[in-house]
Amino acid sequence: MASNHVRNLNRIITIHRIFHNPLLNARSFFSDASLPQTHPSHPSSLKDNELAKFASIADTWWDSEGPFKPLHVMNPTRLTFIRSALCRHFKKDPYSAKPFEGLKIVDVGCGGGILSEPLARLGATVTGVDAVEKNIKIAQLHAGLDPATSTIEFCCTTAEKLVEEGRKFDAVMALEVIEHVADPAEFCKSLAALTDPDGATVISTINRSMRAYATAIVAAEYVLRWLPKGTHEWSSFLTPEELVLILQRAGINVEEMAGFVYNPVTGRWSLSDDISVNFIAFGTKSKNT
Ligand SMILES: C[S@@+](CC[C@H](N)C(=O)[O-])C[C@H]1O[C@@H](n2cnc3c(N)ncnc32)[C@H](O)[C@@H]1O
Ligand SMILES: [Mg+2]
Repeated sequence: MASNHVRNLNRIITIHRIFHNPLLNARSFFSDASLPQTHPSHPSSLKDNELAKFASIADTWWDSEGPFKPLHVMNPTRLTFIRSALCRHFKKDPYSAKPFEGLKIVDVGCGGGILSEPLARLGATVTGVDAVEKNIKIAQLHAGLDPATSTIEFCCTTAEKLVEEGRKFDAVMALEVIEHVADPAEFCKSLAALTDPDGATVISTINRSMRAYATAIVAAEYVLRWLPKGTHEWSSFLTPEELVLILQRAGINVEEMAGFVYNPVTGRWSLSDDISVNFIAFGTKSKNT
């Protein structure tokens, strides 16, 4: 575990070296053409065609065999990473029943609340936001079934609107969302603005690698049919290096990163050093922002 942490930190340090190497112009490495363009006059994170995809399958959020099965199956692994990273950062006991007690967490792009609910069960005061109204209705309905989750504040809104409202959180989560937004760099700025100066930001997404094309798109959408065809566009994925850089520019330093790998024999996901397909990053606010 500790050696994994050191390896992950070494990888981050390598990434930082790449971007701070004067021989490598970060702009050419991370070319503007590789990311959706910014709209400075109206920096909305919304991408209508992406929202339409989620709206069309909103009633299947809690069908554990439906299109969101991969998120349900991945959830315990994501929570293992989040639990250990947040407990370390906020000096909480990871072995207590409610380690997140006292923490205010926002789950941006919460969908039906697959992540919001366990965060609340771990003791956090959770706000879940999503741009799709139907998702929020499903999330409210489902969370309302259990007193431990019925206190979650669900709201149909965006990260940028929460920023306008002056909201701040100890931890900001955006899992499997950044590949669906209009402008990842602007989105990260909003996530950073929502993060308390002593807080943490956690983002998971899919790497823009050939392996991800083969597994997350061809296998998951066309062969195994886990996800509806067209769920993901390869060109919207970010590499870990790009994510680290846009977070850095937004004032968040990535301190830890891990991959999620799928074992087809057991049907389970686990944490790994392999960030070539699915990966998660934990960052904290830069002290000079
Ligand atoms: C793949 S789902 C992830 C759901 C949840 N975060 C999870 O991992 O279990 C992506 C979600 O992001 C939402 N979404 C997409 N763009 C958004 C935006 N700009 N602002 C807020 N939510 C957005 C979609 O409606 C969808 O519910
Ligand atoms: Mg996705």
